[in-house]
Amino acid sequence: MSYSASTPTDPDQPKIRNADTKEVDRSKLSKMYQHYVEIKDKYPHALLLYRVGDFFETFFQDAIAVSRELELVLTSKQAGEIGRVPMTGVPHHAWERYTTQLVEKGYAVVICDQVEDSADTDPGKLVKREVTRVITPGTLLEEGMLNARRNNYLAAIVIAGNHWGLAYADISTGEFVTTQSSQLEHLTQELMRLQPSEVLIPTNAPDLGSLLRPGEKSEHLPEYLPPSFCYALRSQIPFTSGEARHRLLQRFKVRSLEGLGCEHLPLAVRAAGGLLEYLEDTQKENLVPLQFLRTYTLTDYLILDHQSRRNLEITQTVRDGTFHGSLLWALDKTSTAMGGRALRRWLLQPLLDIKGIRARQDTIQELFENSFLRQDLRQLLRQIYDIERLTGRAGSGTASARDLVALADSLAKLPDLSELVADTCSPFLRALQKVPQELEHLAKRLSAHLVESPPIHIKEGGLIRPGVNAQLDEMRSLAVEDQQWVANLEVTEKARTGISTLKVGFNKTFGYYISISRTKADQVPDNYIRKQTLTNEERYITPELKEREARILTARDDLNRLEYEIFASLREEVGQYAEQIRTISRAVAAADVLCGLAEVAVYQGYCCPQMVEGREIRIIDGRHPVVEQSLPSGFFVPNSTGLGRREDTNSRGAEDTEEERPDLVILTGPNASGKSCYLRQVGLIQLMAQTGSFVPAKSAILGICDRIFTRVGAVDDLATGQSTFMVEMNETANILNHATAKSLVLLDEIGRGTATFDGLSIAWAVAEYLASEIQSRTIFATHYHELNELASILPNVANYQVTVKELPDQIIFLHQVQPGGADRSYGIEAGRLAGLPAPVIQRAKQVMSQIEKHSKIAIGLRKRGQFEE
Ligand SMILES: Nc1ncnc2c1ncn2[C@@H]1O[C@H](COP(=O)(O)OP(=O)(O)OP(=O)(O)O)[C@@H](O)[C@H]1O
Repeated sequence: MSYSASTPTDPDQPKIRNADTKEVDRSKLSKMYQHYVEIKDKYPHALLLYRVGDFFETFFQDAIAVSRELELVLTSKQAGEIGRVPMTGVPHHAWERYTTQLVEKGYAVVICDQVEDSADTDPGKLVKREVTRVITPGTLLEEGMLNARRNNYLAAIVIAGNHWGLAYADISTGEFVTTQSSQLEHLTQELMRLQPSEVLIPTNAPDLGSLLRPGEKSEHLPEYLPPSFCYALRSQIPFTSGEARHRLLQRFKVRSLEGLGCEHLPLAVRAAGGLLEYLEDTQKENLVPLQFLRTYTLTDYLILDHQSRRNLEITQTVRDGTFHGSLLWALDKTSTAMGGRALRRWLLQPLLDIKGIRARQDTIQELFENSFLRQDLRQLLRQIYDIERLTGRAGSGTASARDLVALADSLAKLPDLSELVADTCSPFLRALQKVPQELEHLAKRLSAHLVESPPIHIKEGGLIRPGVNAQLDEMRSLAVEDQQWVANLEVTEKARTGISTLKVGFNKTFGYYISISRTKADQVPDNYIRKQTLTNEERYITPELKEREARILTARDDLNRLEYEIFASLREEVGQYAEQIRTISRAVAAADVLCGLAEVAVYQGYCCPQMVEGREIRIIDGRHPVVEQSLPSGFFVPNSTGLGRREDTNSRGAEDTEEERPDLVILTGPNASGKSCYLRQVGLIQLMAQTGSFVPAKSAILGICDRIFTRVGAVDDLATGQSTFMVEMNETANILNHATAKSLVLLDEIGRGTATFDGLSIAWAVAEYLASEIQSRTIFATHYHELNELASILPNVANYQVTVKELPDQIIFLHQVQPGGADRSYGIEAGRLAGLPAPVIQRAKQVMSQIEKHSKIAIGLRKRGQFEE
């Protein structure tokens, strides 16, 4: 019998019998199903995968959901007096793959495994099963479920009025941090930076424990939280001050939270405590080793809101969301997964502290100049596996023997790394020298114990080298003796019986047997006992063969068990070194990032920017790091930038006129001339510089920015039902409300989505406000060439244009940014190039000349504040 994969509540589908654990008559279920239902009661919001022999099976409503989500056949199984119940199963060795798919779809999955061998269970008794893991999107550990080059964050939030606490952890790497701040929009921005896979939120919702999948609405989810994440509704108790504090003190074995930096941040403590409790609840006894909790402050880093991060295409492109074409794509020359993750974190969280930036620059400089060191380092780094995550898996008891071998191989490379950087100056490189001796010993121990390439499964033997354990060696030699006896049996029996076609075989059901073709069946000796008859052969056993078989099989089980025990204790030992391994893995990651950045700097011809405290931004021959790499070599046209008037204008240098370093640049130029590209280029150079990277320019002097804002061509936000224009206005309002004189503001075509005069008026007022009130460094790209008037009114505004060469029939894009404003736009030319019919172009030109003749804009705006009514 099989069912179609529909939900029991679907009114258009026939109701599936016994599909809801809450409704079935439990007294009529057989023992195993009663146990299943008991566990399901404890995890009503998760899908329960229950081990039955070689399968993980789901029953009742979960079977229907799993069948629907994974497109597996929904079938049914006899569950006792009650009859058949819906069932979907997956082979036990493939649980990881199927669970990954379910978790990606936003489900929590409970793994209920057999914790004793079915062979050891008394006949008629139920095999012992226990919940061994609860896997949710934020608590993944398995390699196959994670993206190697990005962190997988679990976040927890606590909100009190306009204040909030946020803790997050990547349990696969052990990172655990917390913060507290005010203004809920900052919380939203932090979440958008982290892109957590799961967010815990304390609530008094009746359905505690449920996991809201992305986009799913709930009255318990505050509106200002981005809908794109999974939210787990949790009880408020572990998030209370007392509980949370106690849990943190216990976990980190400290007397006060002073050392963790959050003693006086109650909301940060509550969020961190609630997160810890969730880990205890989901990881059961396999609690992962976490690093010491670290407290950070939002103002330690350059602030980039989500829109700006998106517009600058830091980790993915705006157009199609791909990695290819992003800044990370252009800069990522890291050799390890740890380095890849670190580079992503660095780019999303650039620094404000000049010292920190210079320390990174100095390392890049050293590696830039010393190409032998750089190449050797990269080569060694490539041989280092993801020791950060391998350690996490060892600590949580989920590492395989292959994981430990990879870890041992990587740890064994550390002394070479250490030697390589012995004469370097940079503290980032010198940190690689601090490899504790214990780790070298650990690597040796692991390699001495484990075979070179162990099998995937850890309970089926073949893991441990000979000579490691005397008992194991003895058991192995006895087993070999018996196996030899069986191997010889074919030869001796052939000789004894004279039957040349006699064979000795083995199968799972019958064990060892002697096979003889049926035509020779009358020649078998008396001690042969017939076991099975096939079309052409007869299969026999002998008492002696059975005795050997029993010995072999028991020995194999004992051997496998002993090997597993030795392996498990090695794994536990590795877990105890988690802190040391992770400290060195952070050093490896940082060195890897800097080495990769040095490599890019060399091959792309980047320069080391001079970072200064003032407001100036002076870039000579800057380039867009991504567009440059996408064009053939030499095709990108470099452009210079000067922004940020000196506070003390008297001390202006000879080469430094205000015209060259205005606060606000009005940038005009035809469509596709390169305005957006230039705008982004400036933003990216500033961002890269504050990450510590070299930048694509001939030279650069850059004052530290507190924030970078960008507003680049908005798209309709269908999810919130906002129009293009409203999205644009919201973003602009955000900029005007938060920008400071230390911010860099990049605006592209403000005021497009409304009537021309409305748009122009808004654009004018915004530019004027930025230049005269806020005085942030701003580039304002626009098609409203009327805005060029501003430069004649405000001293800190200058006009620049992206030049084109006009030929009778075409426009040649020169992509050069030069002083001066375009006196007209080229929209009609662009339309002609795009193929608008000639009469339409002709008419457009007529209309334009009429509009220009009657427009009073230029006259009206000349005197600020004296508009003609
Ligand atoms: N400095 C440059 N050197 C070489 N090519 C460039 C340069 N700047 C831009 N380009 C090329 O020109 C194309 C158009 O650039 P961009 O999108 O910045 O134009 P735009 O002026 O913003 O256009 P629109 O006003 O229509 O938005 C880019 O895709 C890029 O390939």
